[in-house]
Amino acid sequence: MELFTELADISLHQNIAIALGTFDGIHAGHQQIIGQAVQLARQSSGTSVVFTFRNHPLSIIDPERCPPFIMAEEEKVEVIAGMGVDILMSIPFDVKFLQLMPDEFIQLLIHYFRPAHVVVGPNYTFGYQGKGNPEILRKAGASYHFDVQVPEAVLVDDSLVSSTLIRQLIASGDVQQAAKLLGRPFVMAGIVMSGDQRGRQLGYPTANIPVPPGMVIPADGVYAVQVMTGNTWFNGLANVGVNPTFNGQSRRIEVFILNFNDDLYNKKVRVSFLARLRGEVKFAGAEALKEQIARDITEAQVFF
Ligand SMILES: Cc1cc2nc3c(=O)[nH]c(=O)nc-3n(C[C@H](O)[C@H](O)[C@H](O)COP(=O)(O)O)c2cc1C
Ligand SMILES: Nc1ncnc2c1ncn2[C@@H]1O[C@H](COP(=O)(O)OP(=O)(O)O)[C@@H](O)[C@H]1O
Repeated sequence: MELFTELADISLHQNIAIALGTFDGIHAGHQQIIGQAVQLARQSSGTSVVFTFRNHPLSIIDPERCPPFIMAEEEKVEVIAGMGVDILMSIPFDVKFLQLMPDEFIQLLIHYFRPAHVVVGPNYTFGYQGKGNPEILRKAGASYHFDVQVPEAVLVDDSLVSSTLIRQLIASGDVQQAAKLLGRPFVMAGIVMSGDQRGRQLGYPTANIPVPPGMVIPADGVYAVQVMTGNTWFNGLANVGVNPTFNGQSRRIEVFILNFNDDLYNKKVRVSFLARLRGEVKFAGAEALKEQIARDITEAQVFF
């Protein structure tokens, strides 16, 4: 997959099928839209393109209402590449975009991409104040010779799959349901930093990753997780919270990896959240916490 981080003219590619959207999380609905663009391009020996923004448009339009991200940019690029997309154009949404009228946005699409197919979700909006919609795109397509496909919204367990619902599920700790809507578990990645060096004394060393700013964070508590270091996935348990047993103040994300004993400081780890086991508790002391962690490990086994 070719990645562009600023607008580039690729209009000379043949039979471009382009998926448009913010695509935070690349959930089951987004997968259908992007998958359709990939399929349309393959059918015509053409080029599949995903055109998206690195920052949420609301971060410019109305920062107060800007939601936290479900997925970091690096993860997003990897997942989109894994779907067989030929070109990803992931560019900053800036004031210039904010001011584009719907027909100006369409002109931009034609100038840079000259698409044969455009695929968008049913609630896709574009242009100044989100005044553009799939119907307006369709009308433009009739004049400029591209067809517009709008796959139906995806339902999981009778709920409409949306980035908003997924953010709520993660923030409330229901990472299991979030994974169903995402089509894969929710992932957080980070570089391991040092903590209070207490974990090793408890018999449960925990690799700590910084709380990433602007990202959705699972509710405080203990989770069954999988942890990737190097190219290998390990089973483990994560604790999200402030370590009340030791009167901690700052929120941290820490993982104890099962059957593992290696130095992870300054290394990148990815934590994939499978299920929430319990909330974070203030124990009377280290012994009570250790006994509970032993029970957590037993309980987590059903999710591995
Ligand atoms: C599976 C697991 C469950 C945990 N549950 C709690 C908890 O309920 N309450 C709490 O105060 N700390 C909990 N912790 C966090 C420990 O307090 C923390 O790992 C320990 O203080 C080590 O911190 P350090 O990495 O800074 O050395 C848990 C840790 C793990 C691995
Ligand atoms: N099974 C394991 N799970 C997590 N970290 C481990 C494990 N084995 C060794 N480590 C190492 O130990 C460190 C955590 O030990 P800990 O005493 O909790 O220190 P800190 O407070 O600095 O996190 C990790 O950052 C990692 O480098």
